[in-house]
Amino acid sequence: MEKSKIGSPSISSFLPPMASSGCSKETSSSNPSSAVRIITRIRGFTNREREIKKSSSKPWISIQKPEGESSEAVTLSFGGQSSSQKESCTVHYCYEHEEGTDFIYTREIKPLVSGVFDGRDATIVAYGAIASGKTYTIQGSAKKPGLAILAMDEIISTAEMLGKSVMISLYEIYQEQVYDLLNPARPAIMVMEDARGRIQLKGLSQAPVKSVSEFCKIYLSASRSQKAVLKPQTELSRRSHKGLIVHLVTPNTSSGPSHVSKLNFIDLAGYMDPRRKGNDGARILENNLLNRSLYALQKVVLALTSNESYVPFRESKITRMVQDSLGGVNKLLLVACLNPSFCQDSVYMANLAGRTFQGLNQSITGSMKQTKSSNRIPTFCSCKTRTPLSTSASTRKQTGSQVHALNKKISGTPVVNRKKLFDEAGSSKKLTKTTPTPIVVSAAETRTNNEPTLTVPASLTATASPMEDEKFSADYGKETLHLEVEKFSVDSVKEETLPLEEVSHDTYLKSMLNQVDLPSDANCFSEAFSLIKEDDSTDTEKRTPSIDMDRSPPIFARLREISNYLKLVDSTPTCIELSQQKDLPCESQVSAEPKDFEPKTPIFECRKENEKLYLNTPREVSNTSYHGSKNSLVQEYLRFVNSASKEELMGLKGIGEKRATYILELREESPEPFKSLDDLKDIGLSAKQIKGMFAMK
Ligand SMILES: Nc1ncnc2c1ncn2[C@@H]1O[C@H](COP(=O)(O)OP(=O)(O)OP(=O)(O)O)[C@@H](O)[C@H]1O
Repeated sequence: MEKSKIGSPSISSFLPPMASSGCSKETSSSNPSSAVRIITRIRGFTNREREIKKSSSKPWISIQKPEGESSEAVTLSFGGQSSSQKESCTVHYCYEHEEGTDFIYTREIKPLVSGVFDGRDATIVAYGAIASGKTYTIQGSAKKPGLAILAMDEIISTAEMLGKSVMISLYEIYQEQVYDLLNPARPAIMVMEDARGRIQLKGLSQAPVKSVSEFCKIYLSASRSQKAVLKPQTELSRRSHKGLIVHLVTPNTSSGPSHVSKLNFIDLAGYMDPRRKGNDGARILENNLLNRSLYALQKVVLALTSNESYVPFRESKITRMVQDSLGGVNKLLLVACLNPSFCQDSVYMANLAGRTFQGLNQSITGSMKQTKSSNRIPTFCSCKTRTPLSTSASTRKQTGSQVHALNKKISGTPVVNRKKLFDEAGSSKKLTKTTPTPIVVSAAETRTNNEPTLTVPASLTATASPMEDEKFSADYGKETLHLEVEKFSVDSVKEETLPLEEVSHDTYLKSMLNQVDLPSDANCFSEAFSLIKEDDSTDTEKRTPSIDMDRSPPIFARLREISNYLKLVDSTPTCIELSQQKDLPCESQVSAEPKDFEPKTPIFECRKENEKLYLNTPREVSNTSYHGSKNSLVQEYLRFVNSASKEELMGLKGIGEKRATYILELREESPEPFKSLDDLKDIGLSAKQIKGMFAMK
């Protein structure tokens, strides 16, 4: 075994582009033949880190690469600050800091780009601890373009030769809401499923791009403008997921209809252990929402690879967004980014990558069936010394039910069509995916700026200092980009408008129960839920017995989750100040064990415009939260009724098949037919029935 150590600051990570491509690993293990590939990337040191690490340079990751050209797995071992603890994980490949993005591009992304031209979608997801190099990998730096820019260069030039066009969409997911970065003024976009089961992103703009420099301008300015999308009063921190969708459009020809292939780049928000000292309820909640996307992705991958009939795409917005691009002949590349110096969060991330890799292999060898419960659900506690996420008794119970849900074979019509990741028959054939509706390609902006080979625009490289290299989006042509953004918003970006046939809903709070330790005492909301849960004796419509509560959590589960969330919010201060720690060595961010946490009597604070309202007594808190919670419940209920599938609607109290069908018909006329509880009368529910749903003591 070839063995190398990471952690020494003496090795420069800023080699010239392609400098590393001459190394012997160029051709080894670059065989992304399977549908899912899991790699890690250990980033180089920043200038600041190099200075800090001058004296202490103890390596913390050992990499064992099997010798030979055909190596298909690499083992990473982690030694913490105390060398007594050793952990390891295995992934398809590990890129070290001297291996540049262009090298990764050649080995990993190029084949995916070819696949996109053959009609196969591909998705590249970068994840990892905070400041582990995710953005650097996907977007790049002033001197070194990231994977997305390198891919776009190839796609644009090839598309031009083949007479295809390229459109892009950029989005951000903040607290499970999707925002259009090409048009930040827009309200949150809706992720829907049409009658044919395809995902429609209602309200997400698409901009045509004809050259890589044009793409860079849009891409980088949109990255900068993402902050503007977020509303300051609701912004707990600036952590969010960012996504780029490249649509490769083949126009109608005599030989076939038009079709679109997609290449997705996703830069997930940095992982942070929710139990880190100093985290309050709001931060924990935010963390759970962010981290859950990662775990949802893992669950989706494992469900697909083991050919489960239910794939939990709805468990997070990000998996829902790329649902169409996963499974079948499509490809997925998971890039776990790791910090070069010790970082416990990076260890968790590497372990997650290792578990996913293990799960994939078990699926392939057929042994997955025997080990379903242990592998399908991510267990967040592979580290011997610490568990990254706490698990209470109730959590374990929930997890158990999820395992049950996943293992369960669904009777009746499945909501999600079964997709196979390892579709051997289809893997080599060219796809003829037809577009359901023509995509609006703007004719307003026709640029003639063709650049056959990629060079990051001169303005990016000429003035870049070493420090600027570390984050180029911050300094890149501010005024020019501002104008570009406006121009694109107005002229070049057009919205894809598609008929809404069936609106789906997300279940983004579902895993909260699994990830947060909650007080065990019941509160008034639980009673409200039990009321809703009860069978409605006045409901004359017949129930469909085949509703699977675990599989497609109906309103009961969602309301219970909200209740638990409210419990959490009630029990922790909501007025918080968060500081962003960037470029600090990760170990300095990692703090003590949970045992260091000292429970204190909470002071409840609610923001009321500019003043702070202090609520000190339990009664004050309870009264305030009661009204807010009831409102939230109602809003959540209405949102559910406005977006749930027929099957899910039939799981609601008072709604049988006829009413569910009627609701779907109403939604065809108006996307949001239910704006208040009174509107439920339109479907024949009496005032008493409606009141009964939300009665609280
Ligand atoms: N391979 C690399 N070589 C050298 N420097 C790098 C590399 N990857 C990242 N960096 C530097 O490390 C810092 C953090 O990188 P980056 O912003 O990409 O991290 P991130 O994981 O996207 O952070 P966040 O969690 O905040 O989204 C930046 O200053 C970046 O320039």
